[in-house]
Amino acid sequence: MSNLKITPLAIPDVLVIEPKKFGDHRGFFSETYNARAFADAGIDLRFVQDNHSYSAEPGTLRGLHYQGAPHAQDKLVRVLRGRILDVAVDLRRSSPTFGKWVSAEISAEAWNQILVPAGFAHAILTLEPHTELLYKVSNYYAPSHDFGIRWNDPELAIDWPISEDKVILSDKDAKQPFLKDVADLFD
Ligand SMILES: Cc1cn([C@H]2C[C@H](O)[C@@H](COP(=O)(O)OP(=O)(O)O[C@H]3O[C@H](C)C(=O)[C@H](O)[C@H]3O)O2)c(=O)[nH]c1=O
Repeated sequence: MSNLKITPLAIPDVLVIEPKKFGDHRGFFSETYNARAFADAGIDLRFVQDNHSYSAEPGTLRGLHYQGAPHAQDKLVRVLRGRILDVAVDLRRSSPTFGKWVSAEISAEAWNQILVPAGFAHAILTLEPHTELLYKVSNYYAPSHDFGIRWNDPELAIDWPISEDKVILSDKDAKQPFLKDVADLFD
């Protein structure tokens, strides 16, 4: 009996994972990652780096980011505190869903995680103050291959629940290219 509940999204390579939480009078315990349990569930990945980000204000948007081959990263994202809308965009040229996106709400309360495979661009929008992410990646940070696409690219038409005048972006993310300007980069 697996302690993992796995739900594929509309692009089925993107998965929402809910590890079991063992509650008692003291609080709770949960195995938030177990390589064998994940492999038994078909998620056989080797993660090499943990990342942790903190965003003070709701409406903070980080992304759309991806690392180009051969440094592409699978990402296993969970929220230690707060709530996010997590968005993944299929950048696999050969995929029938190239340029399509899926999203899921990931939160400490829901105790869920999202697996965004290599080949996808990834972004998060915080929905509460003081939101903290902890996520595993399957390839090391490679600044020379750290690329992005504009969060509000009209070709992607991501249904963000925030307006351009309210979103909080890094200078880098405010100037990311549009998909049409980088599409030939993808294999
Ligand atoms: C990603 C990364 C960044 N950095 C350094 C580079 C910058 O000096 C600083 C902040 O980086 P950045 O503004 O890219 O951080 P985020 O905007 O949170 O980007 C992340 O957020 C979205 C949601 C993602 O999917 C990626 O994991 C990642 O791109 O950390 C590192 O030293 N190592 C790393 O692995």
